[in-house]
Amino acid sequence: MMRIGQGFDVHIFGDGDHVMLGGVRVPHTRGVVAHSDGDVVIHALCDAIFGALALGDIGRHFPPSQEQWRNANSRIFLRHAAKLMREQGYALGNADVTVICEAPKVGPHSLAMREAVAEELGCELDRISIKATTTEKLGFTGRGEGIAAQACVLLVMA
Ligand SMILES: Nc1ccn([C@@H]2O[C@H](COP(=O)(O)O)[C@@H](O)[C@H]2O)c(=O)n1
Ligand SMILES: C[C@@]1(CO)OP(=O)(O)OP(=O)(O)OC[C@H]1O
Repeated sequence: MMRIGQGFDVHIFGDGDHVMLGGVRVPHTRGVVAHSDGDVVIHALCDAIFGALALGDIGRHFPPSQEQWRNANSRIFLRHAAKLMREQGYALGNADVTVICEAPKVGPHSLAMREAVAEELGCELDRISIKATTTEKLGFTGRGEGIAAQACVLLVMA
């Protein structure tokens, strides 16, 4: 049997000099406002995996009300989602992520992000796709107010 899931996450830009994306520190003129490190790629991926397993969402597993997740490295969240996936008898078939922002440019960092995500999910690199688009200067991402990511995953019986 297979399971499909999708996830979406947004964070507002704030003060800072980098954003975390797919577990990678990407230099930028802004940071993001978040309880954790605000990694929209990983948060969207976690929600896709939790969704595929019908296990709720990232806020249920890592409540923003809990101090222990303040400034947390989001790789911890993905590692946990991968553990639950394995415990339910699944492995990652493939994942496809789209980052939505005018800047920073994601392309130069996508390989490093794919490597980090594949490591946490315990799968081959070619099962992970991370790509990006602008919104042609339209909407909140177009105005540079924030950054978004959407993710789809297919889980297969291990
Ligand atoms: N943050 C981004 C946005 C886009 N890219 C790359 O540029 C290509 C063109 O983007 P459009 O929104 O104009 O279609 C896109 O296909 C990506 O390859 C990027 O790296 N980072
Ligand atoms: C990741 C968590 C951790 O408390 O907080 P944030 O970093 O604010 O990120 P969000 O995407 O709003 O998900 C909710 C929380 O689980």
